Amino acid sequence: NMSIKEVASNRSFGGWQKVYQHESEECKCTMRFGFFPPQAEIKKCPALYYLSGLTCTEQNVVTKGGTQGPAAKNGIVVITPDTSPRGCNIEGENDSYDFGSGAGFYVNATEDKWKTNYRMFAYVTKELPQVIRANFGDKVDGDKMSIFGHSMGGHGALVCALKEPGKYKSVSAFAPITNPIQCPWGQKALKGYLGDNIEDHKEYDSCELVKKYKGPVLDILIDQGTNDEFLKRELFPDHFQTACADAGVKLNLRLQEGYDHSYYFMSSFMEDHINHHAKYLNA
Ligand SMILES: N[C@@H](CCC(=O)N[C@@H](CS)C(=O)NCC(=O)O)C(=O)O
Repeated sequence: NMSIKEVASNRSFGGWQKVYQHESEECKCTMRFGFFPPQAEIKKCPALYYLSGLTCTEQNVVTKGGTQGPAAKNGIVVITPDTSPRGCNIEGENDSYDFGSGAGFYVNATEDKWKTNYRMFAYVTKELPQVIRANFGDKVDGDKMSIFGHSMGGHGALVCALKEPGKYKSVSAFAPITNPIQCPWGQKALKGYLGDNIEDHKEYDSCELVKKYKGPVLDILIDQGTNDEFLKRELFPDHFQTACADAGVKLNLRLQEGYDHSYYFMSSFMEDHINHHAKYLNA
């Protein structure tokens, strides 16, 4: 079932910030996503997926990310999925901010309790692009997509690009969780969704994945605020920098003086990121 329903529509920068909902096959629940086609199009636009961080829905980036202006300027459709399945009546799904609802970590869960619904990797990389293709064939060029995200979503974006070589033309991240197997957020989520085997966790760790990446050349942009309250405990951009250098993958890691982990930080550099993707999507 590829049908979608419009639940919000607001004029913005000459386009429309929309929100749609649909019944997801992968997540077995109703999922929402934001959708911003820059103009009432005369040509198909490339698509840029934005993955949000812990506790977010599609609303956080839609209202605070500042994607619309730069997306309109570059003629790019921005697609903003939710961060997890919701309302699945799984025991404990709403107990903590960093696991379950709002915290899908962009994995395909294998643990019994979660595996039926928590399939965010498949949802983001396969189902959502199919839904977009089926509903917006006239607006979106299904062959041109890129991905970026913030924190848990930065981890998600890097993992999607590294696990699916060639699917995305470019990848970038704001304050990504780069080495989840070594940080409290990541360890809790990967253990909870995937079980105890560390080898399974490595399949969703950018530092591990970049070591064995074999695909088209990647030019990764990461922005990281130096006053980010989670920098030293959860994010470890230095680990990813070392892993990229070892693997010969090009990384532009920019440390942004005094910025924190919030949307004040992301919105400040949103235009740079969208321009980065436009370079590849509009090539
Ligand atoms: N609320 C959590 C942190 C959650 C958090 O910082 N979430 C980030 C993503 S990792 C976010 O974007 N929050 C929503 C917002 O700022 O709009 C805490 O108290 O430690």
